Amino acid sequence: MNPRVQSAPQTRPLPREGAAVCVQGLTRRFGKGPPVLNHLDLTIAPGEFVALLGRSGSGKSTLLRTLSGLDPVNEGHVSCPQDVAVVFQESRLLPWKRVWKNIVLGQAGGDAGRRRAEAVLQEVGLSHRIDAWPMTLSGGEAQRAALARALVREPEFLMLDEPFAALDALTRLKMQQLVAGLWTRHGCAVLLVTHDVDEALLLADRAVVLDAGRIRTDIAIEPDRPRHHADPRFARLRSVLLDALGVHDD
Ligand SMILES: Nc1ncnc2c1ncn2[C@@H]1O[C@H](COP(=O)(O)OP(=O)(O)OP(=O)(O)O)[C@@H](O)[C@H]1O
Repeated sequence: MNPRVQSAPQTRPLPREGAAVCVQGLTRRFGKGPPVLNHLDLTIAPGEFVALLGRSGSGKSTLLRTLSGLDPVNEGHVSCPQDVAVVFQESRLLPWKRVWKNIVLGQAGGDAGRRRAEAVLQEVGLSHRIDAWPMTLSGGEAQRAALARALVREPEFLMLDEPFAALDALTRLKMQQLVAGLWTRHGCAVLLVTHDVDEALLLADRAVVLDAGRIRTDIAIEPDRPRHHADPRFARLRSVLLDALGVHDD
C-alpha cells in the first residue's frame, strides 16, 4: 500500500526507498519555545523492532503523535505506512462496549467480526474474556485487549507508547514475552517507547535515544532471540544506553 506522506507545506515529499518509516529533518515546535523535535532523522525498516528511549519531556510522545498523523509537521518529511496501529499506556477501551466489540471497532461486526476478535483474543491469551465489559478487566488484561485491537488491523507499523508502564513487574514481564511472540508471528515494524533500558534490550533490534530533539544514540542489539534479562552480553549495551540517558551505572 502507498505510504502516507506528511511534509511541511513548502517542501517536497521524499521517496521511501524500502523503509517502512522514514523521517527526515522533522521539526516540531509548540508556540515560541525551542523546538521539541529538531531536524530529527529516523528510518525503520519493514519488520524492524526499534525501541525509543529518552528522558521525560524529550519528545517521544510528540514523535509518535506525528508518525500517527495526529500532530502536524512544522518542517521536514514523514513517510509512514497507511496501516498503523497504536497502543498507549492505558488501554483506551470504550467502557460501553464489550471486549470483542472494542476489538473490531470500526470494522465489520456480526458473526465474522466476532470470529476475528476471538482469533486475535486467543493470540493474546484473552479469549475467555471475549464478552466481558472493559471495567471488569485487570490492567494486564486490558492491555492484552488493546494489543488485540491493534493486531486485528494487521498493521504494517505498530507503535507502542509505554504500554506496560502501569503494570506490576510480573505482568510486565509476561506482556514483554507476549509482544516478542506476537512480533515474530506478525512481522510488522514496531516502534516501542519505553523508559526501561532492559525492556529495550529484551525486545528490540535497535535502541535509539532521543536527546535535545534529535536521535543522538542509535545502537543495534545483536544477541539472538529469545533473550533473557540476565544475558551478560547486555552489560555493555546497558551501559551505553544508560550513559546516553545521562544515568551512570558505576
Ligand atoms: N500540546 C502541547 N503544547 C505545548 N507543549 C507541549 C504539547 N505537547 C507536548 N509539549 C511539550 O513538548 C515536550 C515533549 O513532550 P512529550 O510528551 O513528547 O515528551 P516525552 O518524551 O513523551 O515525555 P514523557 O517521557 O514524560 O512521557 C514537553 O516539554 C512538553 O511539555
